[in-house]
Amino acid sequence: MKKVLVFFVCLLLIQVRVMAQDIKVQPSPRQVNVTGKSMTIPVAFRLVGEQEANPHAIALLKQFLGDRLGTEGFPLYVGEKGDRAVRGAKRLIPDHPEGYYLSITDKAIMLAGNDERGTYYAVRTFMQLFHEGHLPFVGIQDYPDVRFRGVVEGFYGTPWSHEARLRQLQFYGENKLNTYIYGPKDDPFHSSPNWRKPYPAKEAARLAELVKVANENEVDFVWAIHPGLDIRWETSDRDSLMAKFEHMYDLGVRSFAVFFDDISGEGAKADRQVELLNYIDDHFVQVKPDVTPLIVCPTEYNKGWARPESGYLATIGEKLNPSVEVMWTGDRVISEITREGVEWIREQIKRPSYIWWNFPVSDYVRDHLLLGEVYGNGKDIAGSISGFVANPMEWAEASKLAIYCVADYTWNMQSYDRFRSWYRAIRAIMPENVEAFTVFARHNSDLGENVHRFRREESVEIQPVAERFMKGYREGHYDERDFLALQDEFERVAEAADLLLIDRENEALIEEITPWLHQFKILGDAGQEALAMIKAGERGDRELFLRKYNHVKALRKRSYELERQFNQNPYQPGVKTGTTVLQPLVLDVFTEATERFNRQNGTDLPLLADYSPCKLTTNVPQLEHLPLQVYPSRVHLTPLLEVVKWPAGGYLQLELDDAYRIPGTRLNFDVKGDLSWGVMEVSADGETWQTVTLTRDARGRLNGKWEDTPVKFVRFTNTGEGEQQVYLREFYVVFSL
Ligand SMILES: OCC1=N[C@H]2[C@@H](O1)O[C@H](CO)[C@@H](O)[C@@H]2O
Repeated sequence: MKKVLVFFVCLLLIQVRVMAQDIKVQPSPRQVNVTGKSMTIPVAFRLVGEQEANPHAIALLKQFLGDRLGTEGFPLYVGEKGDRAVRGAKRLIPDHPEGYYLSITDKAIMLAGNDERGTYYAVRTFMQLFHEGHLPFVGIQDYPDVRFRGVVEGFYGTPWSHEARLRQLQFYGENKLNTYIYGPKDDPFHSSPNWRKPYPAKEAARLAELVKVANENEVDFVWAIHPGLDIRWETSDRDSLMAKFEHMYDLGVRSFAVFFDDISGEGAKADRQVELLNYIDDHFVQVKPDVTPLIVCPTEYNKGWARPESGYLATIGEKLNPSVEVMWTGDRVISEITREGVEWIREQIKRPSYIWWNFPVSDYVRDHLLLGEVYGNGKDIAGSISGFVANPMEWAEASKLAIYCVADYTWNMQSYDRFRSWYRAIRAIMPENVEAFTVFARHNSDLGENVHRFRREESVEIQPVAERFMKGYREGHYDERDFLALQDEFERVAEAADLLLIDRENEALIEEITPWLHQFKILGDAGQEALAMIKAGERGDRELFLRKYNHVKALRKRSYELERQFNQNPYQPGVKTGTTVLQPLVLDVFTEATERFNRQNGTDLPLLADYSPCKLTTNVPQLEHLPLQVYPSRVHLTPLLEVVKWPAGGYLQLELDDAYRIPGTRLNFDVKGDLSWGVMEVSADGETWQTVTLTRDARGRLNGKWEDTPVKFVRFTNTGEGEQQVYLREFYVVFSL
């Protein structure tokens, strides 16, 4: 009797009202039926189904509803298909893995999963429907397009911290991502030399905690091993790998991967890899009761590297157990995933591919942040892939922008909208500073020139204004409205930087991006001051012009020093921001305004030249677009993370802008054996060359030495018979200016 009374009292308290139904759920649900009505949130909910439902779903509900959840109040039914509590919804639950049915009416609430994870996702959606004290009357049938969705921590560089990983797992639970693959290249226990060893106690305890938190968020924690650099195809190494997997199993890991990427030599042999993988599948994965399908990242992991004559992919396709998932990065190392591409690889490996998407990873453009939209991947690829995991930046919090969008895209491709998703991601990550973070992210999304030639849009809205203004300015008649729009944008840039630098809502994110925020502030100030040079020049106000001129030069010097102070690494040191539109615009305005001033006043104020004293020429395909890092007296070649295939006759040449005394150059190919297949030469004129003797120093790097004559050209050539596979870890020329 008491229950009935309480129930009717709750019903009386509920005001049913018609409200504009703007159901905002992330990721976007498949089928939403709204009635336009809603009710005030009941003061109490009577939970039905606790005993049988997914305990993680129940725990989440309890955590969210707190003491409003109890044994009396508005009925809230929770459970999986077959559970008593949701018996009535059986036909409405989508028959798909992780699918769910959710309904809210003035009678009851139903959260019904097709499986345990579906129930958990129904709760996650339910939590997002609470809006301004109301719950909408709605029926939702939902399920994901892609089976395995999430992130592969597979980048080169500083692995994520333990705290960052815990935050990531929470974020994946909130966004219905069900996979986190642990594979940081620079973890010595994941890769060589310690992949054979168990983790020390402290690291083991941390991994166990990650597995626990992953389970609570319904995320598969996949532990990957990267043995290929030094694996020996003998029983001893096979047993070492099995023992390591058992060690990880004891820590709670139930999902496993083997990465054979970025290796050469013995470890790259397909039939050996397949033999090992099938052994693991037969004697570990298939015999354990609760281990998910094994995942492999193949050595030929993109179409650009696939060599039909090697038979590598054919071996994988024909001999690898069909239950093993095979990863794929697309047509190239860094590429958009297309329908044609996934259908091609599906033919080769005789199964859907498990996409390893190399975005927003930035380990080959480490001075850039990639905060732009997720776009370019087909919306029609779900049928040919089994998984889609994004490889992120070493900046965990900053990577969440793209990860949020990948969650939306992989859950419901057809409804994915890159702009809507990106704006929602910004709102989800920086709710207190949406405008400022939008301005910042808008101008930190392109990679700049890079070895993979992968580019992203940046500063899209202001780009046409900047182009039109510069054209007009050069021709002597720019539109004042364009001038004002650019001035306004640079002001917003400066404001955004300061607002974000004092932001306290997401301190972990601000800590990661602070160097870029300082650079962004300088950019905003420099842009405003460069534009002020134009006005001062037009008014013939020499004194003011010189003040602005000197201020811009000072800002660029500060920018240069900031580059040398933060984010130092052997690959792309420094801090780049707005490199595609805003920075070039500042340089163009400054140069044009100064040239005019010099002409009008007979002065020769120096222009800022981003000169490069060095040119790279090569016929080695993978080296063709390698950017150079230029310092006052050194020129660095951006090292490559991947194996370089160096054909016979292949050469790499650096041409300096003048002949310099070069005390010595250092050339480091991380190869087994000697370099007798190649020759290093220098020349003052590009005609007569002298061979350089290469000697290995204590750290195994090769140093070139020759008699002390001026040098303008340095080159290395494969004079051997066949292709060589090398790691180009370091190549730089030291010269005294
Ligand atoms: O297996 C796929 C793959 N392995 C490498 C490669 O892609 O390039 C990524 C971007 O540089 C790098 O982060 C990753 O470790």
